[in-house]
Amino acid sequence: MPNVLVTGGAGYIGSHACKALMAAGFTPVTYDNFSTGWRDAVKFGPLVEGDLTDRAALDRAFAEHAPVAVMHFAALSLVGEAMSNPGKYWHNNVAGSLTLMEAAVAGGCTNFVFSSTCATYGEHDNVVLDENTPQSPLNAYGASKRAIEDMLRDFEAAHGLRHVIFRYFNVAGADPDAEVGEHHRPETHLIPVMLEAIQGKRDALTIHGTDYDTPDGTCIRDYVHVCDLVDAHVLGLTWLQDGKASRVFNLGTGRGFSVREVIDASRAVTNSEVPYSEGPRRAGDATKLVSGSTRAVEELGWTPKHSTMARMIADAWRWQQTGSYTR
Ligand SMILES: NC(=O)c1ccc[n+]([C@@H]2O[C@H](COP(=O)([O-])OP(=O)(O)OC[C@H]3O[C@@H](n4cnc5c(N)ncnc54)[C@H](O)[C@@H]3O)[C@@H](O)[C@H]2O)c1
Ligand SMILES: O=c1ccn([C@@H]2O[C@H](COP(=O)(O)OP(=O)(O)O[C@H]3O[C@H](CO)[C@@H](O)[C@H](O)[C@H]3O)[C@@H](O)[C@H]2O)c(=O)[nH]1
Repeated sequence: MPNVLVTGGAGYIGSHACKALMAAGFTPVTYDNFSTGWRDAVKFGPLVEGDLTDRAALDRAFAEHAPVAVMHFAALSLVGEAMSNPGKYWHNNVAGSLTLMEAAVAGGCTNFVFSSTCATYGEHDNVVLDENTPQSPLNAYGASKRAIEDMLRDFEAAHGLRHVIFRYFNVAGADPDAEVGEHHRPETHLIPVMLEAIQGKRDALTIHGTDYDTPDGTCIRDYVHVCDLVDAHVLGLTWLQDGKASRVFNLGTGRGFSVREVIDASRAVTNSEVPYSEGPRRAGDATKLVSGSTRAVEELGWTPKHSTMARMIADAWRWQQTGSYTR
């Protein structure tokens, strides 16, 4: 089976991608430094332990595994940390991705699938966010991702590094078999934080801001199931292998949910009260981020099958109750 180098394969989304790649007939080779990932999450193919900034380790990985493509998930992605320590983000995400791209080109691997984010768009009042929306990120995390997108375009022009860029909206849910799931430490994402609060594993959820210009005052996001998201990556890989042109795709459903709506849905799915309090706004949060594009559906043939809010919460809830990583 052809190898795919999966950076960040020990993390939340990367581990689900490894499972999807295996199912699609590829061998996922995880490349990870375990800064936020988990050894227990590497289940579907070989592991190379290494850092994105370690060019020698990357060269060895390309030489040994001869991947047909790179799927690049490895990054730091905490908005709050990016605001207080931007250098860490420019170093890990941008310098690390640059080293990875240089190693890929040197290793003759010129198919590259990249995890970008709708956080690159920033704040656009009442604007539908499609792939042509100007990118004006609000924080160093989004800025680091935009910079990597720019580097990819330069590397294609100069070195033929063909790429698919996926700008994710909010990724949620877990593998329905609960073989892998979301396990961030610290956890900051709304749905797992809420489920942990229901389980009594943490204090009540704090709603970060109730004075936004939205119908119920809380932020609106577009949630997409992690299994649908990684299915799109497999389609993106096929797209590149078919020789199609480099392309950017939003990955979202086009339906926005406020924080209060997510709380209501969790109450219904878990049949439990959600302990919560109302707090101030969190720095760096945009009011509303909803995908306005159907490009991935129309061009890639992507069909999200699991991305209803009830399904995402149910799968996350199953994982919270039955799965976890310890190392
Ligand atoms: N979770 C979301 O909602 C979301 C939304 C938009 C974009 N993204 C992007 O998706 C990707 C995956 O996110 P996730 O939620 O799975 O994160 P995660 O923290 O669970 O996984 C990231 C993985 O990358 C590894 N890593 C980080 N820096 C590394 C380095 N220098 N060298 C080697 N490995 C390194 C970590 O150890 C971890 O296993 C990231 O690029 C993130 O920016 C995530
Ligand atoms: O304890 C919490 C956690 C979150 N929220 C709110 O819930 C919404 C969703 O927050 P979160 O789950 O932290 O996701 P985002 O901040 O929207 O960021 C995620 O989604 C982005 C794309 O939108 C990605 O780029 C990031 O990597 C990913 O962390 C936001 O309005 C938050 O203010 C709360 O009110 N309380």
